[in-house]
Amino acid sequence: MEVVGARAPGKIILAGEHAVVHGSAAVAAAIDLYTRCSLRLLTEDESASSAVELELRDPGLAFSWPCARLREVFFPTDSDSAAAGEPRPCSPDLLAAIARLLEEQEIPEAKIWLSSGLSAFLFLYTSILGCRAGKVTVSSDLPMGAGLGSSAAFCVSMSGALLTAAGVVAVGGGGGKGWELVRKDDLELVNRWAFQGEKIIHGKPSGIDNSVSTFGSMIKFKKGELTSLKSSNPVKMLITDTRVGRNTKALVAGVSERSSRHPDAMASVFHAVNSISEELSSIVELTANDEIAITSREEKLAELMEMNQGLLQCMGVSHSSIETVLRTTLKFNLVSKLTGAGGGGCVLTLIPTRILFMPKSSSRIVFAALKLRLVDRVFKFAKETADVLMEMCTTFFFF
Ligand SMILES: Nc1ncnc2c1ncn2[C@@H]1O[C@H](COP(=O)(O)OP(=O)(O)OP(=O)(O)O)[C@@H](O)[C@H]1O
Ligand SMILES: C[C@@](O)(CCO)CC(=O)[O-]
Ligand SMILES: [Mg+2]
Repeated sequence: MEVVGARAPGKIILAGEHAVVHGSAAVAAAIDLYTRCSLRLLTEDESASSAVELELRDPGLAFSWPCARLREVFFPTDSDSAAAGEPRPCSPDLLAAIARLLEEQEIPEAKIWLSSGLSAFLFLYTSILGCRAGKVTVSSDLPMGAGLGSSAAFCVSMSGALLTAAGVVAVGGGGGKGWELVRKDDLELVNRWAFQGEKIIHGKPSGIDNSVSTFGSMIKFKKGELTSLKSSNPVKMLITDTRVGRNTKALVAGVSERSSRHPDAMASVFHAVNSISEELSSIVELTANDEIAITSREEKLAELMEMNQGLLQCMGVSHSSIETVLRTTLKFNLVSKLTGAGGGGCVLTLIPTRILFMPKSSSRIVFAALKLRLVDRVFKFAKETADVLMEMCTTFFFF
């Protein structure tokens, strides 16, 4: 049995990160960067030592666990109780046992942050497939721990591959193309298992990252409820990676601690973020027929992003590297906000359409850009802004 190239996208959060963990609305969109997972169940002939193998292409590491050792940790009473149909959480005792199991692997100190991903992998694999020998290969376009939902894309692509190998999810069952190839019920099952993996990596995830990675497109998410947003006018964003590493679990815990120290003040902050996300979601859904000019729509979006960034600073999740990107883009009259958990990681910059249609702009960059064709203009503009940022960051383009 072989599953090839189950893939799940990363995401950006346009508004509402952190507050969404505390019940506020948030808006997220899938991006065109993916994590891919392939899986081959091994026969006894192929796996002489009978092991579960994991190859992580991007950090360039491979791991192997003998099935007998996994059985001791995951099914000590000898009852192989993998039950793919019903997602369940990893108990604290099992998590501690997984941590001891990982100590037997020689994970390089510089890559110790991979442990949470490996724990999620072992939990998902054994819960869905038991201790059957198999080889899993993962590769990703996403920077890890940078706010673009790498943990969720890892858990969603992994759950999709495992559930398909277990014969629970059928590709093609939903007809259609792309996302429609998998039936909605099956996607929901993949999403619920991925959420259990996210809990191991994040501690207390809201579920927004795994939901947008599973269902794609743009969503509003509040208290576990997902609403699909239909946007006929694409929003153009520049994504800048500050390359300052951070860990979502610690940042989420930090906001909860601040919230227990200042419950009233933080409740007001979360309430304000909720209003921002609600307003932002209604603006992205406006169609060409609605009587609001694109420019004023984008001005509103920019203002809401700016307000959200201020509130994220209030929560204590900004960082000097993020502030540097904000100041740099402001010099070009562009608004930015952090995306994902903050503390470093990626920053979003709204690229307004006015950049395309302002021939009399005094901006040297826009002027240079106007010499190019339409698509090139945006690219060139973004590229020159990006060149300034490139001194300290990596920049991705997202149009
Ligand atoms: N391709 C992968 N292979 C192995 N582990 C991964 C992979 N992608 C993510 N992970 C795990 O997820 C962790 C990063 O998750 P974290 O939630 O901190 O950041 P993120 O998901 O990239 O950002 P955010 O949660 O803010 O969107 C890594 O440290 C690793 O344990
Ligand atoms: C910081 C957070 O709000 C988003 C991380 O991408 C955490 C979560 O919602 O699970
Ligand atoms: Mg994450």
